[in-house]
Amino acid sequence: METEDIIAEELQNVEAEIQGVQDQIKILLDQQERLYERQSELQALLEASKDSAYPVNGASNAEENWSGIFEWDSRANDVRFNIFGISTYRANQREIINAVMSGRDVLVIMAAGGGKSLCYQLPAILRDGVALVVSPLLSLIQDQVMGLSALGIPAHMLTSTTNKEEEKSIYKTLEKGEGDLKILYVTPEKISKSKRFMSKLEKCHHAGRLSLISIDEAHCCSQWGHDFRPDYKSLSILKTQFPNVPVIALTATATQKVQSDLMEMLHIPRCVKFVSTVNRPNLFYMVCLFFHGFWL
Ligand SMILES: Nc1ncnc2c1ncn2[C@@H]1O[C@H](COP(=O)(O)OP(=O)(O)OP(=O)(O)O)[C@@H](O)[C@H]1O
Repeated sequence: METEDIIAEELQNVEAEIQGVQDQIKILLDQQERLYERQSELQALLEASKDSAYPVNGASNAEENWSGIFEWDSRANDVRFNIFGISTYRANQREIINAVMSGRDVLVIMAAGGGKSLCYQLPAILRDGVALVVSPLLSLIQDQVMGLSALGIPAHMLTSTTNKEEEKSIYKTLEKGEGDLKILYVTPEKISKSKRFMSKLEKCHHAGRLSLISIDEAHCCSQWGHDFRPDYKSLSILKTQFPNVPVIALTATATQKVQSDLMEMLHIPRCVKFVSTVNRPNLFYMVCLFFHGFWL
């Protein structure tokens, strides 16, 4: 047999093996999602039976109650008030934070300016380790990192503008857990193009220090969305590689089709979905008639 044929044959075998592994991962991910769902049901049941709010018998259909009492409530209130300076939660924020803190994957659809950032930044502070935030725009990332740093929260970014010294220090923190880093912002290109970064992230995860993954502007995953970014496609690797790390995907706009598309792409088929109203009473349209120099 020619050398070329031998290589081609081995390549075929390796590809078949990779496919086999991917199939197994998918089966395990599905199983994990089912277990998380049952875990949340059981936690809710336990809370309910402790409070005697409703009988355990027949409560197997109990809905997930994300506005209930959770063990991190007082720590969350403390961080919200004393670090972010926010006196009360807006609609759905507390529930979203509770779902993320419970280890669930979450999809958030909330109007622009509605307060999506707090939904991942607060759990990022409460959970041990480093939270990874994927965001599409350098300017957005810079604003967020500046804002968080001003609040005294150790946030950094790894982008084309990060200098070598800082990059080295971030990699060291990811790899060895040394240094102060709670929230790390990257562009999707970092995930798709930097093997070095992915290897450091893998080490961070392996040491149990990857606390959560946040995908901002998640509609960019879907080619049915208005702002499709091909590099967002590569984010599918995150759930495959870090299956036990909760993913929170956030967007201001997503049709049903875009939602199911991004859930499939990010491998979060059983995520908890929160949709906040896009009604903003302070914004309105007015149509006026201008006639012979006068507004009517
Ligand atoms: N519960 C709250 N109470 C008061 N202000 C809040 C609350 N939550 C968030 N904010 C403030 O609302 C503003 C908008 O929040 P944020 O930037 O998170 O919105 P967003 O949903 O991410 O918007 P966009 O889609 O435009 O990125 C920020 O100034 C933030 O500090």
